[in-house]
Amino acid sequence: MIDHYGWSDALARDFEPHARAGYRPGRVIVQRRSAFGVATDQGELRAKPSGRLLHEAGEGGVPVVGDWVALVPNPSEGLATIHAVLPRRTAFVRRAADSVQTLQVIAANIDVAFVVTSMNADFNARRLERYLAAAWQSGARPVVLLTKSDLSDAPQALADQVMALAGGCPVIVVSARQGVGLDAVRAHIAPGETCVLIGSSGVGKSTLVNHLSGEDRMATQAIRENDARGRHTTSHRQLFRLPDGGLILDTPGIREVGLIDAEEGLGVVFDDIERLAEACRFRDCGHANEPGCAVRGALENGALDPERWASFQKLGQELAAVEDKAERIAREAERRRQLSLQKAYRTTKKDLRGA
Ligand SMILES: Nc1nc2c(ncn2[C@@H]2O[C@H](COP(=O)(O)OP(=O)(O)OP(=O)(O)O)[C@@H](O)[C@H]2O)c(=O)[nH]1
Ligand SMILES: [Zn+2]
Repeated sequence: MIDHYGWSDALARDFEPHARAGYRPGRVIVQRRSAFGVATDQGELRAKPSGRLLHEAGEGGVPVVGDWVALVPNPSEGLATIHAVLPRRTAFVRRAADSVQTLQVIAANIDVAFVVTSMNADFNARRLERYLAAAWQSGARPVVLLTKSDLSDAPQALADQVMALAGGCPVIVVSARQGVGLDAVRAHIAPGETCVLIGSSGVGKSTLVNHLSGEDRMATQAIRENDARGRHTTSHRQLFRLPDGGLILDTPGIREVGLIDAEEGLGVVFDDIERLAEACRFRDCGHANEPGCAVRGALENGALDPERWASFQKLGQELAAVEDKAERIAREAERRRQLSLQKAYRTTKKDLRGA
Protein backbone atom coordinates (compact mmCIF):
# COMPACT_ATOMS: atom_id res chain seq x y z
CA MET A 1 0.00 0.00 0.00
CA ILE A 2 2.73 2.51 0.81
CA ASP A 3 4.00 1.99 -2.74
CA HIS A 4 0.90 3.86 -3.85
CA TYR A 5 1.89 6.80 -1.70
CA GLY A 6 5.31 7.30 -3.24
CA TRP A 7 7.47 4.87 -1.24
CA SER A 8 10.82 4.47 -3.05
CA ASP A 9 14.19 2.77 -2.77
CA ALA A 10 15.71 6.02 -1.56
CA LEU A 11 13.12 6.23 1.22
CA ALA A 12 13.70 2.60 2.12
CA ARG A 13 17.40 3.42 2.57
CA ASP A 14 16.59 6.42 4.78
CA PHE A 15 14.30 4.17 6.74
CA GLU A 16 16.79 1.37 7.41
CA PRO A 17 17.82 2.46 10.91
CA HIS A 18 14.16 2.77 11.88
CA ALA A 19 13.39 -0.64 10.40
CA ARG A 20 16.20 -2.12 12.51
CA ALA A 21 14.63 -0.49 15.56
CA GLY A 22 11.41 -2.32 14.76
CA TYR A 23 9.42 0.62 13.37
CA ARG A 24 7.12 0.55 10.36
CA PRO A 25 6.99 3.22 7.65
CA GLY A 26 3.90 5.24 6.84
CA ARG A 27 2.86 8.48 5.17
CA VAL A 28 0.71 11.09 6.87
CA ILE A 29 -2.38 11.57 4.72
CA VAL A 30 -4.61 13.58 7.01
CA GLN A 31 -4.16 15.77 10.03
CA ARG A 32 -7.17 15.83 12.29
CA ARG A 33 -7.55 17.59 15.57
CA SER A 34 -7.39 14.37 17.53
CA ALA A 35 -4.85 12.34 15.57
CA PHE A 36 -3.07 11.85 12.27
CA GLY A 37 -4.25 9.43 9.60
CA VAL A 38 -1.26 7.50 8.29
CA ALA A 39 -1.17 5.20 5.25
CA THR A 40 0.79 2.04 6.08
CA ASP A 41 1.13 -1.47 4.73
CA GLN A 42 -1.54 -2.43 7.22
CA GLY A 43 -3.98 0.12 5.89
CA GLU A 44 -4.77 3.54 7.27
CA LEU A 45 -3.93 3.91 10.94
CA ARG A 46 -4.79 6.58 13.46
CA ALA A 47 -1.56 7.78 15.00
CA LYS A 48 -0.10 10.23 17.49
CA PRO A 49 3.48 11.40 17.97
CA SER A 50 5.25 9.97 20.99
CA GLY A 51 5.77 12.34 23.91
CA ARG A 52 9.47 12.10 23.30
CA LEU A 53 9.15 13.11 19.64
CA LEU A 54 7.03 16.12 20.59
CA HIS A 55 9.50 17.09 23.27
CA GLU A 56 12.64 16.71 21.20
CA ALA A 57 11.42 17.71 17.79
CA GLY A 58 10.54 21.31 18.49
CA GLU A 59 8.34 23.24 16.12
CA GLY A 60 9.66 21.85 12.84
CA GLY A 61 9.75 18.21 13.85
CA VAL A 62 6.06 17.60 14.40
CA PRO A 63 4.62 15.54 11.53
CA VAL A 64 2.60 17.30 8.84
CA VAL A 65 0.60 15.99 5.91
CA GLY A 66 2.95 14.48 3.34
CA ASP A 67 5.56 13.39 5.89
CA TRP A 68 7.01 9.91 6.00
CA VAL A 69 7.12 8.65 9.57
CA ALA A 70 8.38 5.72 11.60
CA LEU A 71 5.67 4.26 13.78
CA VAL A 72 4.63 1.40 15.99
CA PRO A 73 1.09 0.18 15.31
CA ASN A 74 -0.69 -0.69 18.57
CA PRO A 75 -3.58 -2.74 17.22
CA SER A 76 -5.06 -3.27 20.66
CA GLU A 77 -5.35 0.45 21.34
CA GLY A 78 -6.28 1.39 17.79
CA LEU A 79 -3.77 4.23 17.97
CA ALA A 80 -0.28 3.95 16.50
CA THR A 81 2.67 5.88 17.93
CA ILE A 82 4.88 7.97 15.66
CA HIS A 83 8.49 7.87 16.82
CA ALA A 84 10.29 9.75 14.07
CA VAL A 85 9.77 11.93 11.02
CA LEU A 86 11.98 11.09 8.05
CA PRO A 87 14.06 13.86 6.46
CA ARG A 88 11.89 16.00 4.22
CA ARG A 89 12.85 16.34 0.58
CA THR A 90 10.79 19.52 0.24
CA ALA A 91 8.69 21.58 2.62
CA PHE A 92 6.27 24.45 2.45
CA VAL A 93 6.80 26.74 5.43
CA ARG A 94 5.23 29.86 6.75
CA ARG A 95 5.82 32.03 9.75
CA ALA A 96 3.56 31.20 12.63
CA ALA A 97 0.79 33.75 13.01
CA ASP A 98 1.75 34.54 16.60
CA SER A 99 5.50 34.83 16.27
CA VAL A 100 7.67 35.86 13.36
CA GLN A 101 10.59 33.80 14.54
CA THR A 102 8.78 30.49 14.43
CA LEU A 103 8.67 28.75 11.09
CA GLN A 104 5.80 26.39 10.67
CA VAL A 105 5.99 23.55 8.19
CA ILE A 106 2.59 23.12 6.58
CA ALA A 107 3.21 20.34 4.06
CA ALA A 108 6.12 18.07 3.22
CA ASN A 109 7.53 16.08 0.33
CA ILE A 110 5.73 17.89 -2.46
CA ASP A 111 7.26 17.25 -5.88
CA VAL A 112 5.23 19.60 -8.04
CA ALA A 113 3.61 22.90 -7.07
CA PHE A 114 0.95 24.03 -9.51
CA VAL A 115 0.68 27.79 -9.17
CA VAL A 116 -2.88 28.49 -10.23
CA THR A 117 -4.09 31.81 -11.48
CA SER A 118 -7.11 32.55 -13.61
CA MET A 119 -7.16 34.28 -16.98
CA ASN A 120 -10.17 36.41 -16.32
CA ALA A 121 -10.10 40.00 -15.13
CA ASP A 122 -8.59 38.99 -11.79
CA PHE A 123 -5.20 38.22 -13.28
CA ASN A 124 -2.49 39.84 -11.20
CA ALA A 125 1.17 39.45 -12.12
CA ARG A 126 2.44 40.57 -8.71
CA ARG A 127 0.38 37.98 -6.89
CA LEU A 128 1.60 35.31 -9.28
CA GLU A 129 5.19 36.26 -8.47
CA ARG A 130 4.54 35.75 -4.78
CA TYR A 131 3.04 32.31 -5.24
CA LEU A 132 5.93 31.39 -7.53
CA ALA A 133 8.46 32.53 -4.98
CA ALA A 134 6.85 30.32 -2.33
CA ALA A 135 6.82 27.37 -4.72
CA TRP A 136 10.53 27.74 -5.54
CA GLN A 137 11.40 28.14 -1.91
CA SER A 138 9.66 24.89 -0.99
CA GLY A 139 11.94 22.87 -3.24
CA ALA A 140 9.06 21.61 -5.39
CA ARG A 141 9.03 22.11 -9.17
CA PRO A 142 6.69 24.99 -9.98
CA VAL A 143 4.32 24.81 -12.94
CA VAL A 144 2.00 27.73 -13.70
CA LEU A 145 -1.60 26.93 -14.59
CA LEU A 146 -3.56 29.70 -16.27
CA THR A 147 -7.15 28.66 -15.72
CA LYS A 148 -10.49 29.63 -17.24
CA SER A 149 -8.97 30.23 -20.67
CA ASP A 150 -12.54 30.07 -22.01
CA LEU A 151 -13.07 33.49 -20.42
CA SER A 152 -10.11 35.09 -22.17
CA ASP A 153 -10.10 36.55 -25.68
CA ALA A 154 -6.37 36.13 -26.09
CA PRO A 155 -5.13 33.31 -23.88
CA GLN A 156 -1.85 32.87 -25.72
CA ALA A 157 -0.89 36.53 -25.35
CA LEU A 158 -1.35 36.31 -21.59
CA ALA A 159 0.52 33.01 -21.51
CA ASP A 160 3.47 34.66 -23.26
CA GLN A 161 3.43 37.49 -20.75
CA VAL A 162 3.41 35.00 -17.89
CA MET A 163 6.23 32.97 -19.39
CA ALA A 164 8.34 36.10 -19.41
CA LEU A 165 7.97 36.56 -15.67
CA ALA A 166 7.86 32.94 -14.55
CA GLY A 167 11.60 32.35 -14.42
CA GLY A 168 11.63 29.56 -16.99
CA CYS A 169 9.06 27.28 -15.38
CA PRO A 170 6.38 25.63 -17.54
CA VAL A 171 3.15 27.54 -18.18
CA ILE A 172 -0.02 25.65 -19.12
CA VAL A 173 -3.23 27.17 -20.42
CA VAL A 174 -6.22 25.36 -18.89
CA SER A 175 -9.97 25.40 -19.11
CA ALA A 176 -11.71 22.87 -16.92
CA ARG A 177 -14.97 23.88 -18.54
CA GLN A 178 -13.73 23.05 -22.06
CA GLY A 179 -11.36 20.27 -21.07
CA VAL A 180 -8.35 22.20 -22.34
CA GLY A 181 -4.87 21.50 -20.98
CA LEU A 182 -5.80 18.80 -18.48
CA ASP A 183 -3.59 16.15 -20.09
CA ALA A 184 -0.68 18.58 -20.08
CA VAL A 185 -1.25 19.07 -16.34
CA ARG A 186 -1.38 15.31 -15.72
CA ALA A 187 1.86 14.85 -17.66
CA HIS A 188 3.72 16.80 -14.98
CA ILE A 189 2.82 14.38 -12.18
CA ALA A 190 4.77 11.13 -12.47
CA PRO A 191 3.47 8.04 -10.64
CA GLY A 192 4.37 8.28 -6.95
CA GLU A 193 4.86 12.03 -7.13
CA THR A 194 2.88 14.44 -5.01
CA CYS A 195 1.52 17.76 -6.22
CA VAL A 196 -0.25 20.71 -4.65
CA LEU A 197 -2.36 23.47 -6.13
CA ILE A 198 -1.71 26.88 -4.69
CA GLY A 199 -3.37 30.14 -5.62
CA SER A 200 -5.99 32.60 -4.49
CA SER A 201 -9.58 31.77 -3.74
CA GLY A 202 -11.84 31.30 -6.75
CA VAL A 203 -9.17 30.69 -9.40
CA GLY A 204 -10.51 27.17 -9.97
CA LYS A 205 -8.38 24.89 -7.79
CA SER A 206 -11.22 22.70 -6.51
CA THR A 207 -12.60 22.35 -10.00
CA LEU A 208 -9.20 21.18 -11.22
CA VAL A 209 -8.78 18.77 -8.32
CA ASN A 210 -12.16 17.28 -9.22
CA HIS A 211 -11.14 16.83 -12.84
CA LEU A 212 -7.74 15.40 -12.04
CA SER A 213 -8.98 12.97 -9.41
CA GLY A 214 -11.74 11.78 -11.70
CA GLU A 215 -13.94 11.17 -8.69
CA ASP A 216 -16.89 13.29 -7.82
CA ARG A 217 -15.78 15.50 -5.05
CA MET A 218 -18.82 17.71 -5.40
CA ALA A 219 -19.94 16.53 -1.99
CA THR A 220 -16.94 18.32 -0.59
CA GLN A 221 -17.96 21.49 -2.28
CA ALA A 222 -21.52 21.29 -1.06
CA ILE A 223 -20.32 21.03 2.50
CA ARG A 224 -17.78 23.77 1.96
CA GLU A 225 -20.42 26.14 0.72
CA ASN A 226 -22.71 25.49 3.66
CA ASP A 227 -20.05 25.73 6.27
CA ALA A 228 -18.25 29.01 6.63
CA ARG A 229 -15.69 27.47 8.95
CA GLY A 230 -14.64 24.96 6.33
CA ARG A 231 -15.28 21.95 8.54
CA HIS A 232 -15.32 19.74 5.45
CA THR A 233 -11.57 19.39 5.56
CA THR A 234 -11.61 17.30 8.72
CA SER A 235 -13.72 14.59 7.14
CA HIS A 236 -11.61 14.19 4.01
CA ARG A 237 -8.23 12.83 3.28
CA GLN A 238 -5.87 15.66 2.59
CA LEU A 239 -3.46 13.54 0.58
CA PHE A 240 -5.11 11.33 -2.00
CA ARG A 241 -4.32 9.26 -5.04
CA LEU A 242 -4.95 10.16 -8.65
CA PRO A 243 -5.98 7.61 -11.28
CA ASP A 244 -2.59 7.81 -13.04
CA GLY A 245 -0.59 6.99 -9.92
CA GLY A 246 0.24 10.51 -8.76
CA LEU A 247 -0.95 12.14 -5.54
CA ILE A 248 -2.53 15.46 -4.62
CA LEU A 249 -2.13 17.18 -1.30
CA ASP A 250 -4.95 19.59 -0.58
CA THR A 251 -5.17 21.27 2.80
CA PRO A 252 -6.64 24.67 3.54
CA GLY A 253 -3.26 25.95 4.79
CA ILE A 254 -1.35 25.14 1.63
CA ARG A 255 -3.65 26.82 -0.84
CA GLU A 256 -2.70 30.41 -0.17
CA VAL A 257 0.82 29.78 1.03
CA GLY A 258 2.27 32.22 -1.49
CA LEU A 259 1.14 35.25 0.42
CA ILE A 260 3.88 34.76 2.97
CA ASP A 261 7.55 35.49 2.71
CA ALA A 262 9.72 33.54 0.35
CA GLU A 263 13.21 34.89 0.52
CA GLU A 264 15.11 32.31 -1.48
CA GLY A 265 12.35 32.06 -4.01
CA LEU A 266 12.69 35.76 -4.63
CA GLY A 267 16.04 35.33 -6.35
CA VAL A 268 14.72 32.64 -8.65
CA VAL A 269 11.58 34.43 -9.73
CA PHE A 270 13.46 37.69 -10.16
CA ASP A 271 16.43 36.03 -11.76
CA ASP A 272 16.53 38.70 -14.49
CA ILE A 273 16.91 41.43 -11.86
CA GLU A 274 19.59 39.54 -9.96
CA ARG A 275 21.53 39.15 -13.20
CA LEU A 276 21.14 42.83 -14.02
CA ALA A 277 22.40 43.77 -10.57
CA GLU A 278 25.50 41.67 -11.14
CA ALA A 279 26.29 43.88 -14.11
CA CYS A 280 26.27 47.06 -12.02
CA ARG A 281 29.69 48.72 -11.80
CA PHE A 282 29.73 48.57 -8.01
CA ARG A 283 29.22 45.33 -6.14
CA ASP A 284 27.16 47.03 -3.44
CA CYS A 285 25.21 49.18 -5.88
CA GLY A 286 22.01 50.50 -4.31
CA HIS A 287 20.54 51.11 -7.79
CA ALA A 288 19.80 54.71 -6.84
CA ASN A 289 22.38 57.25 -8.03
CA GLU A 290 25.46 55.13 -8.53
CA PRO A 291 27.21 55.51 -11.88
CA GLY A 292 27.17 52.45 -14.11
CA CYS A 293 23.99 51.00 -12.58
CA ALA A 294 22.68 48.30 -14.91
CA VAL A 295 19.28 48.18 -13.19
CA ARG A 296 18.61 51.87 -13.79
CA GLY A 297 19.94 51.48 -17.31
CA ALA A 298 17.45 48.70 -17.97
CA LEU A 299 14.63 50.75 -16.48
CA GLU A 300 15.54 53.68 -18.71
CA ASN A 301 15.77 51.72 -21.95
CA GLY A 302 12.62 49.77 -21.19
CA ALA A 303 14.28 46.37 -20.77
CA LEU A 304 13.00 46.16 -17.19
CA ASP A 305 9.35 46.75 -16.41
CA PRO A 306 9.15 49.44 -13.68
CA GLU A 307 6.27 47.61 -12.01
CA ARG A 308 8.28 44.44 -11.85
CA TRP A 309 11.15 46.37 -10.31
CA ALA A 310 8.80 47.96 -7.76
CA SER A 311 7.37 44.57 -6.94
CA PHE A 312 10.87 43.16 -6.37
CA GLN A 313 11.78 46.03 -4.09
CA LYS A 314 8.57 45.81 -2.14
CA LEU A 315 8.90 42.07 -1.54
CA GLY A 316 12.53 42.54 -0.58
CA GLN A 317 11.59 45.21 1.95
CA GLU A 318 8.86 43.09 3.44
CA LEU A 319 11.26 40.21 3.84
CA ALA A 320 13.87 42.45 5.42
CA ALA A 321 11.28 43.79 7.87
CA VAL A 322 10.21 40.30 8.87
CA GLU A 323 13.82 39.26 9.35
CA ASP A 324 14.65 42.36 11.42
CA LYS A 325 11.75 41.63 13.67
CA ALA A 326 12.75 37.99 14.03
CA GLU A 327 16.28 39.08 14.90
CA ARG A 328 15.08 41.61 17.46
CA ILE A 329 12.94 38.97 19.13
CA ALA A 330 15.81 36.50 19.16
CA ARG A 331 18.18 39.13 20.64
CA GLU A 332 15.66 40.04 23.31
CA ALA A 333 15.19 36.36 24.22
CA GLU A 334 18.96 35.93 24.46
CA ARG A 335 19.27 39.03 26.67
CA ARG A 336 16.63 37.69 29.01
CA ARG A 337 18.33 34.33 29.11
CA GLN A 338 21.63 36.02 30.04
CA LEU A 339 19.90 38.06 32.73
CA SER A 340 18.34 35.05 34.33
CA LEU A 341 21.65 33.21 34.14
CA GLN A 342 23.39 36.10 35.90
CA LYS A 343 20.70 36.16 38.53
CA ALA A 344 21.04 32.43 39.07
CA TYR A 345 24.80 32.81 39.24
CA ARG A 346 24.60 35.63 41.81
CA THR A 347 22.23 33.59 43.93
CA THR A 348 24.62 30.67 43.88
CA LYS A 349 27.53 32.89 44.92
CA LYS A 350 25.48 34.35 47.75
CA ASP A 351 24.52 30.86 48.86
CA LEU A 352 28.14 29.81 48.77
CA ARG A 353 29.22 32.84 50.81
CA GLY A 354 26.43 32.23 53.27
CA ALA A 355 27.55 28.65 53.74
N1 LIG B 1 -15.46 29.74 -17.03
C1 LIG B 1 -14.81 28.90 -16.24
N2 LIG B 1 -15.12 28.86 -14.94
C2 LIG B 1 -14.44 28.00 -14.14
C3 LIG B 1 -13.44 27.12 -14.66
N3 LIG B 1 -12.94 26.41 -13.65
C4 LIG B 1 -13.60 26.81 -12.53
N4 LIG B 1 -14.52 27.76 -12.82
C5 LIG B 1 -15.44 28.43 -11.88
O1 LIG B 1 -14.73 29.27 -11.00
C6 LIG B 1 -15.36 29.30 -9.71
C7 LIG B 1 -14.34 29.00 -8.62
O2 LIG B 1 -13.83 27.69 -8.81
P1 LIG B 1 -13.23 26.80 -7.63
O3 LIG B 1 -12.71 25.57 -8.23
O4 LIG B 1 -14.19 26.66 -6.51
O5 LIG B 1 -12.04 27.76 -7.12
P2 LIG B 1 -10.99 27.50 -5.95
O6 LIG B 1 -9.70 28.03 -6.44
O7 LIG B 1 -11.02 26.08 -5.53
O8 LIG B 1 -11.49 28.42 -4.79
P3 LIG B 1 -11.33 28.17 -3.21
O9 LIG B 1 -12.08 26.91 -2.91
O10 LIG B 1 -11.98 29.38 -2.61
O11 LIG B 1 -9.87 28.08 -2.93
C8 LIG B 1 -16.48 28.28 -9.79
O12 LIG B 1 -17.67 28.98 -9.99
C9 LIG B 1 -16.15 27.45 -10.99
O13 LIG B 1 -17.28 26.90 -11.62
C10 LIG B 1 -13.16 27.19 -16.09
O14 LIG B 1 -12.32 26.49 -16.65
N5 LIG B 1 -13.88 28.09 -16.80
ZN1 LIG C 1 22.79 49.16 -9.74
